[in-house]
Amino acid sequence: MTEQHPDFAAETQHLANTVSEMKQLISDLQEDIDGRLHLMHKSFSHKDEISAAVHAMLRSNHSRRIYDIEEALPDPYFGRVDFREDGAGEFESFYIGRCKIAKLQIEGPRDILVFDWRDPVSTIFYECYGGRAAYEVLGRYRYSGDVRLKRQYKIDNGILKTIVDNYIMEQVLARQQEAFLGDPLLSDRLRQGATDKLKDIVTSIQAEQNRIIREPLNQVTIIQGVAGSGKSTIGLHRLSYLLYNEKLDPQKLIVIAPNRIFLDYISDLLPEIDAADVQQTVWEDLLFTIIRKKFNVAADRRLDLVLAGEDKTQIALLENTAKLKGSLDFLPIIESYLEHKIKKFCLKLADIRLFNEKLVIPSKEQVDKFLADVKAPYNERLNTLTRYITFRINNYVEVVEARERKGKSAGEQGKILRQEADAFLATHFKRWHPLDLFTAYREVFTDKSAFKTVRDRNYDTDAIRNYSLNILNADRIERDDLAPLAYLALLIDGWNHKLKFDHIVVDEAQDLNALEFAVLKKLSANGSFTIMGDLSQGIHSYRSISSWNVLLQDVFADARTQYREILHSYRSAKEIIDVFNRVMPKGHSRAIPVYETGRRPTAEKIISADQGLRRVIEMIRTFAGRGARSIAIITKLEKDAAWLYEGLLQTAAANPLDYPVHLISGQEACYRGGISVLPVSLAKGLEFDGVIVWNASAAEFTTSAADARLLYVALSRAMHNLHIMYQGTLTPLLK
Ligand SMILES: Nc1ncnc2c1ncn2[C@@H]1O[C@H](COP(=O)(O)OP(=O)(O)OP(=O)(O)O)[C@@H](O)[C@H]1O
Repeated sequence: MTEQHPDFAAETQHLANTVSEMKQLISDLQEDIDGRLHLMHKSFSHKDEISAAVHAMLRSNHSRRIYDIEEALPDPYFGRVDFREDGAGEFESFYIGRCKIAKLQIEGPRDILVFDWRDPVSTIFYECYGGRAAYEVLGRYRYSGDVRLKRQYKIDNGILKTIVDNYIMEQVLARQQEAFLGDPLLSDRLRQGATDKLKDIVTSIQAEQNRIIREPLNQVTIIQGVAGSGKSTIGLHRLSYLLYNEKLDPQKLIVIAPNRIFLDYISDLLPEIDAADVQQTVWEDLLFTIIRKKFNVAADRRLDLVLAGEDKTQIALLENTAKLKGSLDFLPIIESYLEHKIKKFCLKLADIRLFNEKLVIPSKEQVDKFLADVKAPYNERLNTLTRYITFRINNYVEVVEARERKGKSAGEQGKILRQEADAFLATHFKRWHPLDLFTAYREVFTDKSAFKTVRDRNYDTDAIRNYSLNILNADRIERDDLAPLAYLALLIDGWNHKLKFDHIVVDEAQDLNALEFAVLKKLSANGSFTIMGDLSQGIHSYRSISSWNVLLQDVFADARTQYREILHSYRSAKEIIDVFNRVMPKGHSRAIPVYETGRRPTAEKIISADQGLRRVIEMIRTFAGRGARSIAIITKLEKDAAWLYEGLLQTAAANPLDYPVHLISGQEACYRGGISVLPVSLAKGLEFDGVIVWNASAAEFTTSAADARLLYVALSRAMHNLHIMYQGTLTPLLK
């Protein structure tokens, strides 16, 4: 595995040759750049702008290549695979790295020194089973063959440190799914401590992940993956893959993340994998951009209320409201409201009779004009009709004026008509108010008849309408109102037409609802999505999807879809996975571990809040002593996190901790690492070297599905260290 590897000397030589060829390449490229400067000037002087532009473009491409090669010099590749295509005579070695390094003139595969991890051929490195592998080019051409060797390297500053041959272990994996992956470099990496931000995994992408990264562009790819299976990581690598292979504009790719801390958490990864310019946003910001307006979104205290479980009637109402506003059932309500509006407007249209009835615009003609473009938004139709009537009137007057100018008719008639026309135009449209989005949305709830569309669906529509009007009358909206508002905005004003995306990645997708996906679908230029989530982590289940079938069979029923599952969990050590598998909601697949630490999670009863606070501080020190750099203390509710944070600051005052403690309350825009105190709802997507669960008591975590999901999320944030505290008795979920 180290210097003793029989090929170590040969590989060291290969590395030296590669580095020297790379340096030669840099100098060839530099020479070409210099040469082209001269050619460029020459082309200009011959007024040959096209040639000049070609030279300029090549100069800039070369500069970019030099930059990439220089970046790759310390660590040009991380893998090699020896492959013989079926029917071909010899095995060929393909070296795989972070970027392609090819000679200036490519005449054959040997002129490619290193293949980019996103190149089609790299699939044989990531996916080879039992000595066989295959890869596809352009989704059409398939090449299969034998694999003799899969080798991984650790190269540091241009020096070969480690060689690991692991294709035999891949064969083991193929036969025995539950076995540890047996990839020593992967296990080494996973045992290392958490960094502050999510990292790239190009050196250790696993076969199941590779397949997802390389799914075709024009389809809806839905990934159900257990906690820590690499969904967020894969989604972002997929963007990098698509940018590289499909040559997309990064501005047309977007990642929708659950909250701003999470965006900050993934922010380092995108530049690392050449996807820095991809757009990233949270749901709320995206919606405000679509509708080009901002509203006051009321703080969402519902999760706390639902979890506290005290006011059952109120909870039922909230759940009912969220259910209706999150389902496709709400679309006909909005459409029905607008139909009423349109009908009412059309009924008001009367014949326009001007100039002694010489110009008549019948109401029917106006109605036809207004209804002509069924797809146009309401306010746009209003504008079209206004322009039409104005044109007809002005045109009539202008014809008369022109005749007068040409002497064909005499007198002041044109002037008189102009006065009548101006007076009419100045007042007539005053009653035609364009619809204001917020007012219209409020009116949806006052329009009782619009709700007839769901009368057979068991919603208490009167209660939902009253509840919503109370919020809207205070000039506020709730998160669940965003998608319906966006849909109404589409019907009233239309959306910003520039907002059409070539690919949309949705992370933590289990937290969105059907209506939110229906809105997203309208933002897609080509039905191209990667949707990643874990139904076991659906802690907002009262308002989000409960099954991927909602997407597969309803929202995206007319699209090409691909559903995939990942069961391996790469984040947490086996000992921790064994614990969170116990609270996995019934019927959901259990996570399969890929490495172990030999350190079992601990549970501890605390007898008072003060003693609990002291023990938290001791455990932080214990974890830090084991090398943990990021530690989270996770509570069930937001208010408990705030209380715990204050308590910790006071308790630690006498004997300060070595690291600063941060409270994560959902308002902050960046994730600072270190010690974080936070509620489960904000821990989603994040990971920590060590997790302390504050109070996993039977009273806090009942056997309800909602509590099980919450505990599952909390426990699965831990990579290597887990300590569970509880008051009274431990939750039966963990017994
Ligand atoms: N192939 C891999 N090689 C190395 N590390 C990996 C690999 N796959 C995933 N990981 C690591 O596993 C951890 C979990 O990944 P990630 O956060 O993307 O998972 P997730 O499925 O989105 O998790 P969750 O749903 O629980 O938030 C990260 O630290 C990531 O770097």
